[in-house]
Amino acid sequence: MPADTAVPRIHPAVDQGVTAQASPGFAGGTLRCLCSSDPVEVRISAQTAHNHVCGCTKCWKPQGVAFSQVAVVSRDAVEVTSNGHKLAVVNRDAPIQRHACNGCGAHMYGRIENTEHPFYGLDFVHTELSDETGWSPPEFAAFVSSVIEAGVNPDRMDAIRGRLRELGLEPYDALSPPLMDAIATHVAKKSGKFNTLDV
Ligand SMILES: N[C@@H](CCC(=O)N[C@@H](CS)C(=O)NCC(=O)O)C(=O)O
Ligand SMILES: [Zn+2]
Ligand SMILES: [Zn+2]
Repeated sequence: MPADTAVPRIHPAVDQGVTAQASPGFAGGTLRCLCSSDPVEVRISAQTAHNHVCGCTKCWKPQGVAFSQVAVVSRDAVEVTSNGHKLAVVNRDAPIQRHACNGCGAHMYGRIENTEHPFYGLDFVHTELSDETGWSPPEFAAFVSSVIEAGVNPDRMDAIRGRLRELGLEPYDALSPPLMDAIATHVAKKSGKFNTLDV
């Protein structure tokens, strides 16, 4: 258990500062799972968007940290290129179907199959599984309160939110406002209430 004053570990990709920068014209790379032999490989043929750290218990994360790093990319840009036979869906009932390697446990991509879902068409990927540099860097922190569900002492939350702010990753307990607005817009359009209330 870290001392209350210890700097919280967020994720290896950001713990030394968010130094990664998106390369102009970056057109993707290959994600490789952690197996030392016969790794699963997934080719991503586009830049990612909305990269963030996520504190929820569902997203795949390295050992010993409470946040994952996860971004989205068009599902058309995601192709399993090696050892796809090792992939299995973690939970078929979840909105995001996370295809995980049955050797090392890494989640290679998360796919939304429900065509009614606000984020249908986007896959969720962990670009730290790629050797390439130039991916979009994380921009905010999502589902921060959820780290308590994973076992973090609630007394650490001030330090965790403070550290996230120091790193430039504004903490939210759901998604960021633009993404929450996109979800609500989708819902309002479906219900017919979109832009009917002047305030
Ligand atoms: N408090 C919950 C939150 C889970 C959650 O809602 N995760 C978000 C962010 S990844 C989500 O969209 N989940 C959909 C899914 O897991 O399929 C937990 O930590 O398990
Ligand atoms: Zn693996
Ligand atoms: Zn998550």
